[in-house]
Amino acid sequence: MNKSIAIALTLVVATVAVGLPVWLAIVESERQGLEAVTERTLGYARDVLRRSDSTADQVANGFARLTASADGNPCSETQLGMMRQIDLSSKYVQAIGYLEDGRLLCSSLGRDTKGLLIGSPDFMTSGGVAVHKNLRLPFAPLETFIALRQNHYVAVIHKDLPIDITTTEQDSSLAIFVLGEATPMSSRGFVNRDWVGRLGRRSEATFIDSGHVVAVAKSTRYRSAAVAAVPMHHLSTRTREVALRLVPVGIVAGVVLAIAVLLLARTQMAIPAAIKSGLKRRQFFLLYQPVVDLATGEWVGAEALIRWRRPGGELIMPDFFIPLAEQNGLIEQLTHCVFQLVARDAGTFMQRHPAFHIAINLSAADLHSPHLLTLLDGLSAETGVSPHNVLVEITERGLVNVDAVRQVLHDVRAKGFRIAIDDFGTGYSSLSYLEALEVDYLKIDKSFIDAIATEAPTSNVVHHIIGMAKSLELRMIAEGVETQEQAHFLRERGVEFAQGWLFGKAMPFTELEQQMLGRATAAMEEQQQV
Ligand SMILES: Nc1nc2c(ncn2[C@@H]2O[C@H](COP(=O)(O)O[C@H]3[C@@H](O)[C@H](n4cnc5c(=O)[nH]c(N)nc54)O[C@@H]3COP(=O)(O)O)[C@@H](O)[C@H]2O)c(=O)[nH]1
Repeated sequence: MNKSIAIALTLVVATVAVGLPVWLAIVESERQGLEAVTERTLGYARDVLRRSDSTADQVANGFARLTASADGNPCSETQLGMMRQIDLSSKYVQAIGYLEDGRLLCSSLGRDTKGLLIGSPDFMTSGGVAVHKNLRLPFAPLETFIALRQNHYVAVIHKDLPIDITTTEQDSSLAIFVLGEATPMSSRGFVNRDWVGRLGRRSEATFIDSGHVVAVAKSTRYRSAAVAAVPMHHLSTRTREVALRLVPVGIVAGVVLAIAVLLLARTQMAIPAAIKSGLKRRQFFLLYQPVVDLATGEWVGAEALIRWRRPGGELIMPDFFIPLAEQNGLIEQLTHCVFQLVARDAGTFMQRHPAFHIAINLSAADLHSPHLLTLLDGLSAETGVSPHNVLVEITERGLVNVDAVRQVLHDVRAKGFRIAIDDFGTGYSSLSYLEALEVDYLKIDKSFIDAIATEAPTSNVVHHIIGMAKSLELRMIAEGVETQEQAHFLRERGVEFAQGWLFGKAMPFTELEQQMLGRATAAMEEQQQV
């Protein structure tokens, strides 16, 4: 990738890394702000409903007590005493009395109210209670009351009593409705008469309408509903409060993320230059992992695995730098280095052990390199090693373009070198696909070996791979064998070769040589004893 494009991309990613957490913090602040205001508005509606229900309870209870103790004279001393007691003991009822022809005959307020005209009601509830919504009393000319009348009894309550609750927002609206009535019994602030209708069959509803967060709550015992509404501008106050908490967290998270992105990008951009310098300064070296004949246990070959020792002593594994070398057009130089190292490490040994092979990993780009055949020829010419003893490993990913690769593989094999398909089963190879290519070995990927004799869904795949290899008359090398059970399973099913920690980890070539010598000596001694 072009360096300036990489820098531009990195900056874009870093900007997103800062912007995204901040944006998320703002969205979350708004969500929390709305949630808090909605919850509070619903709380107001519930408070109003609770007061309204309690008032209705006290009125009903007062009427029931007076009816039960009626003695033929509705204004007897006993009845008046009862009225005063109901008045004093109930929190919400201001007065209770007895009516005849719409006029008070007597009440808990005393004799002065005798003859007071209550008038005709505004409406009747379905429970048979007559409601006067705007009653004026001569001794409190500035106040408005509600009168509730049943049979001859009447209870008076202050009009604002059900909505007399404390709210944080001075401009919030409150109302109590009798269901079916268009106008509220009592209200304060702006109230839309359609809001109650939005309850539907629900007992509570919250929504945004006419610039307000609205909550409606319906009584479960009376045919009434309370409404509370808080103007939307309180939302921004609340959102600001939450944002003040969250946005700094978002900024810190964003900056940390951006720094991480920039550091990563710097490392990624610096690595190709470091690989080039590492190649110059000979920082790359090879370890060799033995390949074992499963039938005899003999070490018949080894796979060359590259390592990178940085100047500080840090060991870097190929999983990290090979993909970066591939992306940055450096893989051919690395492969060239591998061939040189193999020649230096193993050349003499292989001349002495003509049956021993060395496997070299190739990347997809190597297959399309015009230098590949020269490299291979150079290796055998320089070391005197027969091409037959060199195995090139190609991953399935390297075979994407079959037509382009077919000729290369043909040419490599024509020179006597052998070919293995690496990590088999992890890519997209099919039987027909493999039939079209000239290869000698299939390397069964470690993931399928791990699944042997387990409950893993892939535990059966190894059977199919073995079947496929046999039908194509390919020899098999199992990768990553770690247990005797896996080795036994593979041997029983005719897999010829294996690699893995069970037999030996990747090691310097000198160590591999010594171990082979030790094994040969031990085998000879054993034979002599027989
Ligand atoms: N193009 C090139 N690719 C290369 C080269 N050298 C290595 N590689 C590729 O890098 C990948 C990782 O390799 P490495 O970290 O060396 O790991 C190898 C073994 O150490 C590991 N292994 C082997 N046996 C076991 C085991 O029993 N258990 C276990 N946990 N790991 C084990 O497997 C890796 C060998 O893989 P493979 O090549 O598929 O046989 C890896 O993909 C290498 O191919 C290079 O020079 N060029």
